[in-house]
Amino acid sequence: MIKISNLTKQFNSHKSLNNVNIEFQKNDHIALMGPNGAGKTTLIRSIMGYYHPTSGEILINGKDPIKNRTEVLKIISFVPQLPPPIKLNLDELIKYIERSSNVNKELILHYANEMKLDIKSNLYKSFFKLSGGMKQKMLIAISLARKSDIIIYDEPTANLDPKARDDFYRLLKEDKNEKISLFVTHRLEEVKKIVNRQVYMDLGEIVINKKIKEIL
Ligand SMILES: Nc1ncnc2c1ncn2[C@@H]1O[C@H](COP(=O)(O)OP(=O)(O)OP(=O)(O)O)[C@@H](O)[C@H]1O
Repeated sequence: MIKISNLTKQFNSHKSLNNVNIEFQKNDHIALMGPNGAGKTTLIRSIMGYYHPTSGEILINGKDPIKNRTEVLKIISFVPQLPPPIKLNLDELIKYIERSSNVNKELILHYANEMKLDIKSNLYKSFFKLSGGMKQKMLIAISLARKSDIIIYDEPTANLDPKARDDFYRLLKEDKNEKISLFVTHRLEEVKKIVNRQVYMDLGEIVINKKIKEIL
């Protein structure tokens, strides 16, 4: 469970988050929306313990994400909008994830295959030399294979072609692992088959927080 209480995050004099109160429970699949600068990224970074709150509290399964960062990050999978510049090749990356997160390598290969990412031909290529879409597919495959309690996707389909987008949404729909999934998106239409809740932010505040119709 994610419990956010009276969370304010201020950068200099600007409040990026202004007294945010919200809870997410298992089986909440949320479209996190709002205009540029609304505070969405600040909120997800705070959840992952990247930022110290100016005031207020965040608890992830009862744990503070700053004091218990390693523990909290073990149960969160995050796919950013811009993939990080990882120098490892795919073989090294998969082995690293296998060791550090106890993820089954076969499961990563399975999801990569489902995302139509040809791992075999790219096994010894550095992650950062893959195309934008290939990087995204790799990170998605890892995020699904980790079977985390919480998955956070920040505009994950920005670099994906339409077929890959369909594959991504199909895999999420088929994934029966109980979890919280949070999608930062500007297009509700695109995620409406996989979300059951909409949260809309503006000027650092939550202005809409509602259940939407059951997942189709
Ligand atoms: N590290 C930072 N230092 C200073 N200001 C920041 C920092 N991170 C975010 N902000 C400010 O906080 C506000 C919210 O930014 P944030 O990135 O959370 O918005 P967002 O909703 O994710 O926007 P977008 O849709 O453009 O990604 C903006 O005014 C931004 O300039």
